[in-house]
Amino acid sequence: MTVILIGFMAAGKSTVAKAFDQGKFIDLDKKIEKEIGMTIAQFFQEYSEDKFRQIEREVFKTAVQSGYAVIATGGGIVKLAENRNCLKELENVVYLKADFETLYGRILSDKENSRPLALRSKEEVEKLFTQRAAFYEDVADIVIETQGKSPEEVVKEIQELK
Ligand SMILES: Nc1ncnc2c1ncn2[C@@H]1O[C@H](COP(=O)(O)OP(=O)(O)OP(=O)(O)O)[C@@H](O)[C@H]1O
Ligand SMILES: O=C(O)C1=C[C@@H](O)[C@@H](O)[C@H](O)C1
Ligand SMILES: [Mg+2]
Repeated sequence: MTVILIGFMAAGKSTVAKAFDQGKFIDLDKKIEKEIGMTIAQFFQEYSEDKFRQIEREVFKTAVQSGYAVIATGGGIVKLAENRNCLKELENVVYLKADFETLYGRILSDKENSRPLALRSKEEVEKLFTQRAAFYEDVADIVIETQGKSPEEVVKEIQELK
């Protein structure tokens, strides 16, 4: 079975996927950065978000067919209707949920990942969060509240689902 992690920026998708010790995982953002040879932030600047979404779509499609134990998606995977339809058809789509203040705090203190869409004002990021939250809820099979839980606790909870 493949577990697909979805959720807003800094929900912990990459962290949780890495900590999973049952089979191989793929982090779509990392895979894309390898393919494009630059960071996602640089790609947004040099090309466009739309071009990024086309690549993300293809990388996601391939990953779904490749038998990974865990797929960590990017926060914007639900932006394209094609991806939302694909997620709805899949099983074990896990929404890692947290409130906006928690996520925004994590975004600000995360110095390792560049998130071009988080460079906007806090109000704009919150607007994006509100729009996206409805999509995550809609396509998820399972919702895990991550607030107040360590990534290890979240991993344990996912493993107990099996
Ligand atoms: N359960 C948690 N509790 C506290 N901090 C966390 C938790 N999960 C992740 N973090 C921290 O939040 C930051 C973002 O985590 P991560 O990169 O895994 O998010 P993401 O969901 O993959 O985001 P993106 O959509 O941008 O790829 C990291 O600094 C990570 O250490
Ligand atoms: O929420 C988003 O739209 C994004 C989240 C990140 O995971 C990256 O995929 C990129 O920065 C876009
Ligand atoms: Mg990530």
